Amino acid sequence: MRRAHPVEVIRAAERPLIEAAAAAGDPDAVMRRAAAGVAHHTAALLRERTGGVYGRSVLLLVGSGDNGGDALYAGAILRGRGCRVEAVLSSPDRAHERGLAALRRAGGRVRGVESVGSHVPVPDVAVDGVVGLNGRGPLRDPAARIVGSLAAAGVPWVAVDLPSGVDADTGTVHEPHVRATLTVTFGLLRRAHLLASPECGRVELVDIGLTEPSAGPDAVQCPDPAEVGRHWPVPGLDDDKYTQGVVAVRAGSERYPGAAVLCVSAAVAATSGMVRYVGSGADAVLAARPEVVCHPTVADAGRAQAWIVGPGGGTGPDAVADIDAVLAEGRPTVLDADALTCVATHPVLLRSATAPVLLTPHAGEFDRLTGGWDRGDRPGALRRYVAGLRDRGIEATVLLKGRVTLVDDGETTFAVDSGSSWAATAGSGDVLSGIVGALLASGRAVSGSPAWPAVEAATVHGEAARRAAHRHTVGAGGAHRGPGAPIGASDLLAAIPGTISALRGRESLPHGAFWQN
Ligand SMILES: NC(=O)C1=CN([C@@H]2O[C@H](COP(=O)(O)OP(=O)(O)OC[C@H]3O[C@@H](n4cnc5c(N)ncnc54)[C@H](OP(=O)(O)O)[C@@H]3O)[C@@H](O)[C@H]2O)[C@@H](O)CC1
Ligand SMILES: Nc1ncnc2c1ncn2[C@@H]1O[C@H](COP(=O)(O)OP(=O)(O)O)[C@@H](O)[C@H]1O
Repeated sequence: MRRAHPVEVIRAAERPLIEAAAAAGDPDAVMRRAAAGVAHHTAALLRERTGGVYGRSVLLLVGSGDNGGDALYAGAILRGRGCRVEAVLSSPDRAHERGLAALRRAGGRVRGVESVGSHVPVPDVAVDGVVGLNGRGPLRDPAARIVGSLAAAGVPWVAVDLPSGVDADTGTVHEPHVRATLTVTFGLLRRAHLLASPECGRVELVDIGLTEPSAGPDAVQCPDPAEVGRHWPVPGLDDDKYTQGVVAVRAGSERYPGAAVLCVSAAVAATSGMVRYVGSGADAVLAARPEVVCHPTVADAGRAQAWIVGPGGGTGPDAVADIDAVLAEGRPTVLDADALTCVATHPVLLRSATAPVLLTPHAGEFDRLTGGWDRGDRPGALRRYVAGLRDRGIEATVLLKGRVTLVDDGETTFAVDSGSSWAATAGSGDVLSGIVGALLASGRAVSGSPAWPAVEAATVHGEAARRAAHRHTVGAGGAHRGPGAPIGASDLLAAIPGTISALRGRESLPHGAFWQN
């Protein structure tokens, strides 16, 4: 499990180290440790991209604070390894003095940003030391102009601590900002490393001697895919179809029979056990998955350990009555798609729930549930909504979909980056609800919270999409090669078994966001 902390926790953990260094008469000792990590990983990136370090060119974009200090000290080390290093200072009179002196001593060039003009020299690698923990809002000009120009020229960016323009706590991505190929951070992951992971690229965590505090309520957590694989339910010696968990699905309509097929098929693929179906799409469901047991009504469905209600299921009086009936069964329930619209119009429905409920909105459905939310602060908006439900006595967990899917049960925020955006395709949400419902039926809810199965399902879902998009480009040793190709939700569905198998095994997945150390 990776844990990422809020800025105040990071500052508190760093304080004793900084104070000890200052007391020993070496106030930059911690900064130099951080800078050594930046230099090490920048050199590794140079080797990856250009085949060497000596003679390569590095541009440092340096702001007015300690983030710029890290970059300057790192530049001095890279100069010592034979790189041509040029620092561009966004505020020449406020740049970190001792860092600047170190770079000059090592033979690095220094100039003010105003002197760069419209012709920005194109280096092999650029280092973003504009702002880190203390950054607020978007990158400002003229630094923003240089970032834009080098990004357009395809120069890879190494972000020191955090990409500038990305908020450390909320993960808000302001425009303009740095989109990093590599982010080198220190001691503890910052929340933005998980909340805005696509902007961070590969994240390298450098040991600067900090002790990790226990995860507070504002920590963001993310499981390793191998951990998800390790806990995936498999049939035991004494299991039968019932003991592994039966999931019942109320989905589909005359208008949307496909939603039922996708959801039910995903539930079948995700676990063994048994899937029941209630709805008007029984013929299509049976044609796709003859092992599914169909029932005419919710009341007629036999026992189930969990329910999924909503994909393509309609929003009329029948649908509302069925949600009420399912919640009254007292089983863990996933409310997705149309069921969320019903809940938005009839919030009282959630009061019928006596067992854990998981709501799985996309951004538009979350709009309906909340009446409008602050899209710049996804984790904050999610936490406030869950807390508001709790204030009304409703203990629901919410999964907010997106490239980075967030899950919040009121105690913990989880973030799962799909690792690619191939999952953004119609019907893919129906597949997700099928997977998570099957996991809930298998008893994967920990202490009654559906958060963990939701996180596991999102992990498999994102990885299945990525594998599906690369299915024609598998190279030697199973590694994915090539750029991938568009997929539909059925392709994602078909990739679920292979994904579970890969996560359970030792196969290594070349997945940027997953390979953080
Ligand atoms: N603490 C530690 O122990 C260690 C810390 N370390 C390092 O220190 C970093 C934190 O350094 P820091 O506190 O000096 O702040 P930092 O992020 O450099 O900001 C500086 C100033 O920038 C400005 N600014 C704000 N927003 C802006 C924007 N959008 N665009 C342009 N400018 C903007 C704003 O000043 P303003 O211009 O608003 O007056 C702000 O005060 C941390 O991320 C890590 O890298 C490591 O060495 C390890 C040990
Ligand atoms: N940019 C993106 N990158 C990766 N995954 C995405 C992205 N946008 C959406 N997704 C995922 O795709 C799925 C879409 O769900 P949803 O919008 O409910 O689809 P549908 O209603 O068509 O089934 C969700 O699991 C979501 O997390």
